[in-house]
Amino acid sequence: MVYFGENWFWLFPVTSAGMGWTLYPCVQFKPKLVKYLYLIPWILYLYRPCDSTSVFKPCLAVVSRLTLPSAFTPAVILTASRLPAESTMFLVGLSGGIASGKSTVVAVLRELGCAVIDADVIAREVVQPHFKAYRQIVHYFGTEILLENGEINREALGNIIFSHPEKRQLLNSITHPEIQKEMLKQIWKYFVLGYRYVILDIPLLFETNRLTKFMKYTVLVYCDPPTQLSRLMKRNRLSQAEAEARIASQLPLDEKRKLASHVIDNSGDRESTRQQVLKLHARLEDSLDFLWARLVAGTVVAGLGGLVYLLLRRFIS
Ligand SMILES: CC(C)(COP(=O)(O)OP(=O)(O)OC[C@H]1O[C@@H](n2cnc3c(N)ncnc32)[C@H](O)[C@@H]1O)[C@@H](O)C(=O)NCCC(=O)NCCS
Ligand SMILES: Nc1ncnc2c1ncn2[C@@H]1O[C@H](COP(=O)(O)OP(=O)(O)OP(=O)(O)O)[C@@H](O)[C@H]1O
Repeated sequence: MVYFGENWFWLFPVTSAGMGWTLYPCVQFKPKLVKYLYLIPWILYLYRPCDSTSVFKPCLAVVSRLTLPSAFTPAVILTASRLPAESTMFLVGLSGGIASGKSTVVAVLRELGCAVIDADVIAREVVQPHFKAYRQIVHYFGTEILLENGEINREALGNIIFSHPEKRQLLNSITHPEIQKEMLKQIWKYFVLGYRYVILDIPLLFETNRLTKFMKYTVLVYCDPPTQLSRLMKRNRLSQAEAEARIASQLPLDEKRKLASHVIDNSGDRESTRQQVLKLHARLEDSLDFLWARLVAGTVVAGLGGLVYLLLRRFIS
């Protein structure tokens, strides 16, 4: 059994702050799961591990001593009952169509200091030779989609998937889970770094529709269809038929704009787009919600400091 001395009550705020901090981002993703995690101390308590002499039970005793207090404190109750969405770090989903101008908008947001996670960049990373998705792609699409250096020939793969919906589906089923895992890691990184919101640039946000529920705002980078077609043909040096096939592989922009909470119209010149991005940025920044997050961070730092101090004092003396 672990004995923390007469100062054991310190553990109440300390462990709850620690657990709250650790599980804080999860609240946005799996609120129910977080609630169940808080049942663990109770289960361990009911199990009464201290009364036994078996090998596992002392370990359980340590866990229960460390986690039980957290079940009582207001901080945990608040977290478990889901903090109001406004007080947590929030996510902004940015999407558009192929060549509608997402990268152009993202460049301005990055210039303004925003944290942006780019799904297209991640999609390129997760298909590098040593990754699982690479092996699966080679398995299903064959070695003919490889370049001489062993990397995936993106042009060749693109030509296949944009003209065969079932192969596109297959590629998506291989790459999307890996992309989402990596995005989650990066969201976590920005949370730890103290960012108030993160912009997720996801071209297929509205097509897959699985992630929209986690977004506080969704932004569509729109561009009128003729402009989209001509920009795509020019940038990727595609024929009109090839460009149309790529555009047709996605939900039409006019459909997507109905689903988004904000629209940036990039049909005009870059300056007009920039002005719209500045307005959006001002809107995202215009909030004091982050004070909540800072308050929690402060509690955690103070709590953990207290715990370290107590443990050192106890074990040294
Ligand atoms: C097909 C691939 C090899 C083409 O590579 P390429 O370098 O030519 O294009 P890039 O990756 O820059 O994508 C450009 C645009 O194509 C569109 N696009 C890409 N993949 C898809 C897809 N599966 N379905 C519909 N549109 C797509 C998006 O608008 C994207 O912004 C590549 O896009 C890919 O691996 N796609 C599957 C992963 C994916 O869905 N990526 C999109 C981000 S979630
Ligand atoms: N307002 C604009 N005026 C003129 N050209 C533009 C404008 N916005 C973007 N473009 C050009 O259009 C092309 C597509 O833009 P961009 O790469 O930003 O789109 P995207 O949505 O990120 O494309 P994808 O998702 O397909 O990679 C690029 O060649 C870019 O230089």
